[in-house]
Amino acid sequence: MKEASPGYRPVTVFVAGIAVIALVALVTVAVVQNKPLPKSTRYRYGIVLDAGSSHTALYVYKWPAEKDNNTGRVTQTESCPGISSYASNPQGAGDSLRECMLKAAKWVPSSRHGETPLYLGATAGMRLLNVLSAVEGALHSYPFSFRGARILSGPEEGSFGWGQATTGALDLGGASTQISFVSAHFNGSQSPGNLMTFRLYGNDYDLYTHSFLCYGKDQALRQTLARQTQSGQSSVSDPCFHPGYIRVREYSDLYNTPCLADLAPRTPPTNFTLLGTGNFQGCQELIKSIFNFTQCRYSRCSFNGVYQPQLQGSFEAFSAYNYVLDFLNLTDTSVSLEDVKARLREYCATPWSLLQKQHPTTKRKYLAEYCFGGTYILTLLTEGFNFTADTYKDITVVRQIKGSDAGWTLGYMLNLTNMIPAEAQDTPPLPYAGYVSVMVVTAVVLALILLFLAYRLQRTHCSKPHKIV
Ligand SMILES: O=P(O)(O)OP(=O)(O)OP(=O)(O)OC[C@H]1O[C@@H](n2cnc3c(O)ncnc32)[C@H](O)[C@@H]1O
Ligand SMILES: [Ca+2]
Repeated sequence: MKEASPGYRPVTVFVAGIAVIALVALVTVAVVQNKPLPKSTRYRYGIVLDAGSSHTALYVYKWPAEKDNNTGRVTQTESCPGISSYASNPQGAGDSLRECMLKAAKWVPSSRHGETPLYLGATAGMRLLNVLSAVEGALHSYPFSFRGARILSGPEEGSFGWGQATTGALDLGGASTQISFVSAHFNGSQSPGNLMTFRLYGNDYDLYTHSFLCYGKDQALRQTLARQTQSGQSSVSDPCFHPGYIRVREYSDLYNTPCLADLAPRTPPTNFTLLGTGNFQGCQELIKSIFNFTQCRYSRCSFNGVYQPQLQGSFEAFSAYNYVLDFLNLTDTSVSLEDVKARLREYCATPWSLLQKQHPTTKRKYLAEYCFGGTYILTLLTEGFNFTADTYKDITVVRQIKGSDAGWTLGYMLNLTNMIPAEAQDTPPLPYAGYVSVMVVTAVVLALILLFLAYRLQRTHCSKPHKIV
């Protein structure tokens, strides 16, 4: 049998001792350290109020406290009263948000209230200025960290709605519409007002963005009605409404918007009667008349003399693109431009009485306007933004982007809280489960070494030749 070398035993004992200490230290660290935070402090929250021209919505975002990056996920949304309708009663606008804000206070744990940022962003800048200051006063009275109410600029509205580097964004609101995309043919030199530069995850992006005020769905509809009532007509046959649709409208109500300033007839009657004729082609012609395609001082334009580089990449379309195309069953990616036209031709011609029977629960105002909405979307995309039958395939209609409701609110909050990472992220820290697994494996290996050493020690001890006296 092999003799143990003379220095072997002390070395073995030393290694075994170190292994025992390491094992104890490992187990202690694994048990005591790196525990997930207690539930109440595990997440951070942020609240954004989106005060649009047709609605106000509240978004509560939530993200892991350890990771202040762009992982914010919308957790709750609430439709609040539209503050833009409070132009003549600004005080009422602040009060109207009370119920919404109390809900937010319930959703965010009270221990987090004080540090939760609260922002209000208003879009389209219409009739809102006096309302905003009253709302600011009211929002200060809640326990959150209120960071101000302000009107977003057009480029902000467009670019914060843009979420993925390779995908453009199309937003159709009530008052305005935005188009944003990264284009290799655009560096801002032609039209600096359309350029937003971003540094994201270590990459620089030159984003083309434009917001067309008065070309949201509601204001575009008003523009078409203005085209038909400029001589103070008392009745209008409108191809964008269904056959059999009749509605009496007030002139003062229609022209009460900055978008139609100076267009109102001098001495109109009080009302006009809107009679639907349900003609898709006529509707499209009428809609085309609100765009100006004649002047362009750049190499290429969308409409109204606005520069637009060549379209590039895929697009995500949300807001009214989603509401309208979803109702018309046109959101499937297999739907072609020809399918859209065929569907609108048939849908716009459907008698109003039949349509109401087919959709008894749909809000009447919405139901009456899907023919206009669909035709407007088609015209805006093809005639306005220059999508073709081929590039139309690049548009996906979405409600959500990366798990959050599509829109500008998340980008706005992340930007204002400096949470948009400019540089590439480091490798993420080990999650708790992974950390424990590594600890366990290391401890088992150490224990095996220890056992092996003990065994060797024993063997060495037993095999030592006994002195024969
Ligand atoms: O951005 P701005 O222009 O200020 O407008 P907004 O933010 O208030 O506009 P929305 O995206 O909320 O809505 C866009 C349009 O879609 C309409 N809309 C909202 N919900 C709808 C639904 O379920 N069906 C049909 N239309 C809808 C709404 O009336 C507007 O005309
Ligand atoms: Ca909007």
